[in-house]
Amino acid sequence: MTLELHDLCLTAPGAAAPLFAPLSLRIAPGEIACLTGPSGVGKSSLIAGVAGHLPRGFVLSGQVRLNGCDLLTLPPERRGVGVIFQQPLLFQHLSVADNLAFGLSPQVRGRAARRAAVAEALERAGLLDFGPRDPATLSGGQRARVALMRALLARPAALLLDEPFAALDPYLRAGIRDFVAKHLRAAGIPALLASHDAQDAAIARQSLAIAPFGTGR
Ligand SMILES: Nc1ncnc2c1ncn2[C@@H]1O[C@H](COP(=O)(O)OP(=O)(O)OP(=O)(O)O)[C@@H](O)[C@H]1O
Repeated sequence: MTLELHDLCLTAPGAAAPLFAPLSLRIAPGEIACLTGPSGVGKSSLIAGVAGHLPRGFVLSGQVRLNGCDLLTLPPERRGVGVIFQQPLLFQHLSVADNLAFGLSPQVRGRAARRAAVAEALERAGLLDFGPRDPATLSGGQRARVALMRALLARPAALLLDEPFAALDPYLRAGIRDFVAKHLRAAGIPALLASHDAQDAAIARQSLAIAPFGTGR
């Protein structure tokens, strides 16, 4: 599936001008596009808006096409996009395995099949023996890997990543970046990655620097 952003424009509450000039991108299956830009340019709000959780008072215009539909006309639960944030949102009261099972698509039916899918995700994350552990006992990099696997288990049609590496130790970042790129490619889903770190663009097929409106290149 291809994710297409067409003339996306975002205006903050009460502002006369949009945050940045209209943005267009086409992301093929398995590819990552990176949006970089200075703090406050609107990266997080844009990601939230595409996912269907536009912060109150913001206006998002343009089109986001996925599978022939304009996502912006659909309620969040019908958009089929997964989101990964800077701080992996793992449920602290659930084990690592149960966190993964929570993400699992309802298309995977039957207890044995669901258990097998979770075991495979643990293995792919390099966390085979970590299923019974509490998320609080994992390192930052391990948590990031669980968060990605959980998002993929939901079988999203596209994935949005908002500063997914920012909370990680610089030494870990390169490894997790490669891990994310490898698994997104294998899953064949398009991904939009927002980051203020220009190095994140290294894993992207294309990268777009967003400039505040009026200062554009
Ligand atoms: N309620 C609000 N009213 C007016 N402006 C707002 C409101 N909430 C956020 N903004 C502004 O909207 C802009 C976009 O914020 P956003 O968090 O999306 O930027 P960002 O590019 O993700 O920044 P960062 O890299 O620092 O996370 C910012 O300039 C912010 O000040």
